[in-house]
Amino acid sequence: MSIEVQQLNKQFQIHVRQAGWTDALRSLFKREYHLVEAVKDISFHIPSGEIVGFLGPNGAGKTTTIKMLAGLLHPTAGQIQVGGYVPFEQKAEFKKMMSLVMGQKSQLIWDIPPMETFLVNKAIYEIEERTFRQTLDELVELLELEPLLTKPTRSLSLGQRMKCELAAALLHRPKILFLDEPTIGLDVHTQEKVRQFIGKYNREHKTTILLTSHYMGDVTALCDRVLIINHGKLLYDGDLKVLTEKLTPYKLLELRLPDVPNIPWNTYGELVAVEEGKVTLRVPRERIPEVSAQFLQQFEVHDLNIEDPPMEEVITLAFQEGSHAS
Ligand SMILES: Nc1ncnc2c1ncn2[C@@H]1O[C@H](COP(=O)(O)OP(=O)(O)OP(=O)(O)O)[C@@H](O)[C@H]1O
Repeated sequence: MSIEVQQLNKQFQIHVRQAGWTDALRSLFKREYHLVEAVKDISFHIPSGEIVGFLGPNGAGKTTTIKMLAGLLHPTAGQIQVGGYVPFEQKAEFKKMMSLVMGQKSQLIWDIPPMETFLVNKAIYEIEERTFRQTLDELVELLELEPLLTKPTRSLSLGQRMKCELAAALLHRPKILFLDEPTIGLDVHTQEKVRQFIGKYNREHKTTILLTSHYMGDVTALCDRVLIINHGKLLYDGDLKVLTEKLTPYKLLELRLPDVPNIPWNTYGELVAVEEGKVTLRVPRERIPEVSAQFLQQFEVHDLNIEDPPMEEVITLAFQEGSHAS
């Protein structure tokens, strides 16, 4: 089941409130509006089974786009087809084949245990008893939910709740999944678990997934392809590795030596830091083999590490307006 988006736009009209009371009174009669262009002319295609990262700074338009894809918001202009359906028509079949998980919103019912919400979803999505039991067993095992099922939702930790949210969203076996910040606020260990679960679920069920996350670890672990949006416009649609190479044409080379010699390090690359027993250099990608060979020949090297720059750096560069990312 694929996702097709063409020249999608969303504008919000916001009533401008006046500060002074005379202005406020006047605005009762003559309302003034301010137009927010949250999404501007974006187009992309996600084929069946692909998992794509959707990145952008705060207020870039990610949630607005996802809400339109899930049928919660009506686009101002443009076309969307999700699994062959037009989302805002809200057909029952459409709702049965997709799911939306928002890290900051809960679909679990607060005062009752997750199991009860799962049963509510079973009724809403008309899931057959046998299929329900099978899917539930699988999700309980994958997400280690057994001890959580009968506790009241409000007593669960954020991470435990998030795992139950994922289960609730997947019980009807959606073919398309929208995940908006599914790991937000989780500790590193739970983040990693949720991330692994999403990857496994995608591989095993060939679910098409669009994922937003502020954690670059989620994106690098799960997505080969990313969409980058800023100020409502799509800046980049493509391979994450290609983007990294384009925006950061260097790698970080870390050298561990018993004694750091006092030599002009800048002839090998841009010196980032010299610490006790350690030198870090930014070296142009094409010079990496030659520079590493020279170090290994000339010095008593204890360890030599070559890494791509941190993903945060790549993404910050990509977000910058006028970036050459597209
Ligand atoms: N219901 C609304 N009414 C008015 N403006 C809105 C509404 N929803 C979103 N916006 C505006 O649209 C723009 C895009 O917001 P959106 O929530 O889509 O960004 P985002 O990329 O998801 O950001 P974040 O990473 O902070 O969640 C912002 O300027 C926001 O203030």
